[in-house]
Amino acid sequence: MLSISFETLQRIGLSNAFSMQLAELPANPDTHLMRIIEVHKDRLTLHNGEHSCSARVLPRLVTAMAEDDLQLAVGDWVVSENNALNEWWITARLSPANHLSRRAFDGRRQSVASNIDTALLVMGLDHDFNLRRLERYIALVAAADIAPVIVLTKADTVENAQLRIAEIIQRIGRRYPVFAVNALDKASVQQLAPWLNRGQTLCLLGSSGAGKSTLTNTLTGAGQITGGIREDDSRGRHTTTSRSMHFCINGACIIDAPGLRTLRPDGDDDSMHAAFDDIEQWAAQCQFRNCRHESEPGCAVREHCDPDRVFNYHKLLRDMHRLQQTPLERIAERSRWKTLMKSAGLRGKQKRE
Ligand SMILES: Nc1nc2c(ncn2[C@@H]2O[C@H](COP(=O)(O)OP(=O)(O)OP(=O)(O)O)[C@@H](O)[C@H]2O)c(=O)[nH]1
Ligand SMILES: [Zn+2]
Repeated sequence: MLSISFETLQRIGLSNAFSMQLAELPANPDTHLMRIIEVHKDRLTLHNGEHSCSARVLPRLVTAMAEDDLQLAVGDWVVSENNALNEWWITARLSPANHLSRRAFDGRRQSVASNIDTALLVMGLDHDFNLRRLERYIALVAAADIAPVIVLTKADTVENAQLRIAEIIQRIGRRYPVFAVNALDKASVQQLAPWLNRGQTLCLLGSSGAGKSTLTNTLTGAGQITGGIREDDSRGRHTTTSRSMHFCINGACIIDAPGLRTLRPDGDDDSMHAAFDDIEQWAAQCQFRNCRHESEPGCAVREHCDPDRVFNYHKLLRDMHRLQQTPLERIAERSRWKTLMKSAGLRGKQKRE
């Protein structure tokens, strides 16, 4: 077995969930277990609980992972080797306890983060507040089996924070904790303390400008951000451009993901059922077994659920099914639609004539 200091690595999130995999790693003095704390195009930053180093991935591992449509992500535990030139090479990846990914517009999977205990869904109480987007984020984390906590930032700038919390509860129920915070204020963010225990890993998700970096700064001690590249965007604001892990005063590890412009959850029907279990439960009580909750009589979903939530649920399901198609299936569907539209146009033309 690889020699490791569990105590040291526990500080950066190692848990007993990995003991079986660790037992199988061969003992080798040049081999080390580390956690990915930053991902860049051509290199990654690793941490061993005490120090960080820059590393590259062995091409063999890149190829093997690509074959399974996988990519390394911040939060992954990896085995790395230090060679005679003092270069660090990642040779293996431990199977993650969970892995958060999304889909690109063409259906390709994109890694966000691995081994997360809690996802903080960060949303500003300003113009950023958007319930459909929040549901999208919930679907994203449900697909990876990660527990969400909703954090509404900029509570100091509005008077209706409690009303907004009530709006969320009205729409999605009380299944997830919801907090309104001033992300700039240490005392205010201590509401999140139960999720910030030593060795816990959190991932911050939310749109650009929602306050993720501000929250990270406050939780890690102002100005102590260790990684994370920040650049000015076109509006002169600072914006996070790469994913990175930071260490919190309370001992938790925080992954600050850049604002996700396009958010297509990488899920399936099961994860959608988990994210929208209220709709699924009411659906079981609809008069018709195949009720689409549109205009059918005796529809329990329409009677009990927010109509916009039901709309969003159907939209997310459609998006998800489309992203699960292979490129060929997508082309075939598009041409089927084109033919349908063309013949509908023709029929309309014939009628008019
Ligand atoms: N008053 C107040 N301002 C906040 C709060 N949270 C964030 N801000 C401000 O909102 C702006 C954007 O915050 P950031 O933390 O950079 O947002 P971000 O989510 O990290 O954005 P990206 O890095 O682009 O993904 C900054 O000017 C913050 O100071 C808050 O709770 N109260
Ligand atoms: Zn129904």
